[in-house]
Amino acid sequence: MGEVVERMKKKTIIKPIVYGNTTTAFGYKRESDMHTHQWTVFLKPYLAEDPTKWIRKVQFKLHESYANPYRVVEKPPYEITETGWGEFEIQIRIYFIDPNEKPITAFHYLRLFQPVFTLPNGSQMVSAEYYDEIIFQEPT
Ligand SMILES: O=C(Nc1ccc(C(=O)N2CC(c3nccs3)C2)s1)[C@@H]1CCCN1
Repeated sequence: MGEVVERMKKKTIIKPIVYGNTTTAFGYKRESDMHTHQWTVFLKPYLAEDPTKWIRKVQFKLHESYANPYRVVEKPPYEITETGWGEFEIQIRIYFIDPNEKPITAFHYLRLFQPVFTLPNGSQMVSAEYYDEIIFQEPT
């Protein structure tokens, strides 16, 4: 008698996310450390939902020249604000509440100089953000 294979039905759950950075230039080179910008790198759900229901923590890996380059954020907003002078790749690692779901990593190249947006009050800012979707296959 051939074995009966119990095929698990799967439900697909899609979680839209946005990640990227905003930045503002000091307008001068800081004497103490030559930094020229303040920037914030972030990860957020695209939809208005409570991310703590499925995100356990988010780790941002900065360039090795930063103190404690591995920055962990346990509660929203999942963001890190720092200062610097240049652009480099930041790894954004998302850890899930579900212990069966392995963490995933998004890569974001910090943008300080482009694209420039002029706000209604005339001030300018640079913002670079990307939309993505995390797909979960949940057994029903
Ligand atoms: O810029 C770039 N790499 C960068 C790595 C780190 C940067 C930075 O901004 N900072 C280090 C941090 C510190 N200052 C003092 C102590 S740690 C402020 S920039 C590359 C080079 C060509 C194109 N992009």
